[in-house]
Amino acid sequence: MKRQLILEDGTYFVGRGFGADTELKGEVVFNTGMTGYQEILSDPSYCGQIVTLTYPLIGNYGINRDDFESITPAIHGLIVREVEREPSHWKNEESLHTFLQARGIPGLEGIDTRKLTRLIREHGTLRGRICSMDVDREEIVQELSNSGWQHDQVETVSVRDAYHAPGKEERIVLVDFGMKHGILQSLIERHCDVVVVPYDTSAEEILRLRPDGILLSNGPGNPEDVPQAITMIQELLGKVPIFGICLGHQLLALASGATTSKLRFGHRGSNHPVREISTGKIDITAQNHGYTVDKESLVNTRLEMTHEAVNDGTVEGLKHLDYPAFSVQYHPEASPGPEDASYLFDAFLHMIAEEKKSKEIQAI
Ligand SMILES: NC(=O)CC[C@H](N)C(=O)O
Repeated sequence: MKRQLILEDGTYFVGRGFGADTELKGEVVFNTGMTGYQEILSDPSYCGQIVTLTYPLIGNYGINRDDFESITPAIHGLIVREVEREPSHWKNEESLHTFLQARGIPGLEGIDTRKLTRLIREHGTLRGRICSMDVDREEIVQELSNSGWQHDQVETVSVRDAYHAPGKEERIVLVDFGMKHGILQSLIERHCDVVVVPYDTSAEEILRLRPDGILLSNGPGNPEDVPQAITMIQELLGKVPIFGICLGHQLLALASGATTSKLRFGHRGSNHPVREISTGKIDITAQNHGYTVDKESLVNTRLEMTHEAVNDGTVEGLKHLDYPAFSVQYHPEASPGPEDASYLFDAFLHMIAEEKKSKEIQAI
């Protein structure tokens, strides 16, 4: 069945529908990963976005039981060049088509995804709507250009009540701004005792959980949309070691006096090179972000830039000069993507151990 993508600048792409026969609008972004579509479509950081995958054939290995980054996907649509409806893989449970259909997410295939990606690169991300053929295009363009950006994504995807994933080692409070399960998994693999809490939990409530460390998760939208989290982080800085990932990194920066802004088309893919400034070492990283910490704003803070993006020089990692706290804009949990940066979870646990040691020495 024919279906189309209409963009706020009036451009439209006609292709074939798959997934749910429904209409949704969202910010149209692209991801350059060649595999990992299941993790991408279930990554809560894509809440409200329509994702174009630049790799031309998607769906070959189907959808399996294990690779979800959240149980309920929050994306508003998936656009591919060609979708495979008869997947083949030993873990395959169902096709991408039937999965999206059951989850109410529209798909669009058979369009020139290279053209769409170039358009986004030139213009910046655009609002768009996946819809049927019998709509008034003019009306949709009007509606899209009059609509602002969404501001409630974190609230939509964050957990409602705290829960406990027991472990024998350090107590980590994981603040869920739209957490990818890969982060929780990375802590569980290291035997951490994890309490996952909602995004608007106060510093006082977090301290009551007696954390050894606090992990600020990834999440959707503009970091400025969650001011209560900025206050919470300010109250925790210096009291408990903090590690921020992606949105968590941006929030740590805001809480420390830096500023953030929206990139033209963001970084989304599984092969983004990042340079560690102190050593010159390059990690190939998984990324998904539309906002960035402003490099120039760091001069007014006690933050040091530890990592930078090789492609465009933007800030990819920060360290606090006074308190045990660091953060990265990329995804050490990978899922999907290379695992070059997984050592950062160990660095977090090492920071916690050092902090405990120095507190013991102070107590003597
Ligand atoms: N993956 C993330 O945490 C993304 C952070 C933020 N929503 C951004 O787009 O920049």
